[in-house]
Amino acid sequence: MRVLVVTAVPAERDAVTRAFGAVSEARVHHVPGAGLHRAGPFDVLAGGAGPAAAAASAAFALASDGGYGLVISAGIGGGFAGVAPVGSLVVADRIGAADLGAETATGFVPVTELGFGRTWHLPPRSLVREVAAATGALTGDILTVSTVTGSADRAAALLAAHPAAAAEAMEGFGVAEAADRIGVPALEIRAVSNAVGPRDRDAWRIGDALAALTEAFGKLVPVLEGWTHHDRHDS
Ligand SMILES: O=C(O)c1cccc(C(=O)CC[C@H]2O[C@@H](n3cnc4c(=O)[nH]cnc43)[C@H](O)[C@@H]2O)c1
Repeated sequence: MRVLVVTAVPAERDAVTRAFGAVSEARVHHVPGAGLHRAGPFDVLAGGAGPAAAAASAAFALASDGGYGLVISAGIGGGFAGVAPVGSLVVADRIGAADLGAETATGFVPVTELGFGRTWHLPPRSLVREVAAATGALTGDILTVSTVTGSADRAAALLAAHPAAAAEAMEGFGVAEAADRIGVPALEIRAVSNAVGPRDRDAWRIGDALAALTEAFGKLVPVLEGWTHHDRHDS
């Protein structure tokens, strides 16, 4: 099974491909708007930051190659305190658009309550379980946000609205939207580089998180090879 992996930036893409050694130019396949770096069963794409860039990049790659059996949104992310510490790995039980909705006099209302759109994508449960077991990742909701949380108040508001949130990042929901349109399942895997809360960029442990991502992808191949057709319909 070939797997499309979508990261935000090249450093995250290279952390994934590093699990399989360096990628030579001959292993880069160009599709409109991006280069796919081929490593093991993965085609890895740095699609840009934020849900719109991620959705556009994933959609182009998926439309260029009908052979993908799975799409993974991967990279670093923020972890909610007490749930996902810096250095941990999170696999999404659910991939959610945390701020897709309307602000009203009584608070935030998700688009689904306004009568349109969707706010969650559900990765196949069996695969989430197996990936978590193989990599030592914890599982929980991963929120997609367009603005990195920078205050304790905003972190608390997100947790109040989404009590099962483990982590936040900026691309997962966009990747999952593209995957859903073409009927391919999606996963999200985040290595936690920082705590969700008051902004302290100097405290971000990006190197450690990228190393955790490399280690995790090195462990994924047997899991994906063993993922059966039956399991693929277990969502
Ligand atoms: O500066 C670097 O060397 C560097 C290396 C790798 C990645 C980065 C990024 O800044 C990646 C941006 C990407 O990270 C996600 N992210 C990380 N922490 C958070 C967070 O607390 N809240 C939301 N998103 C987060 C996000 O997906 C960004 O697109 C830099």
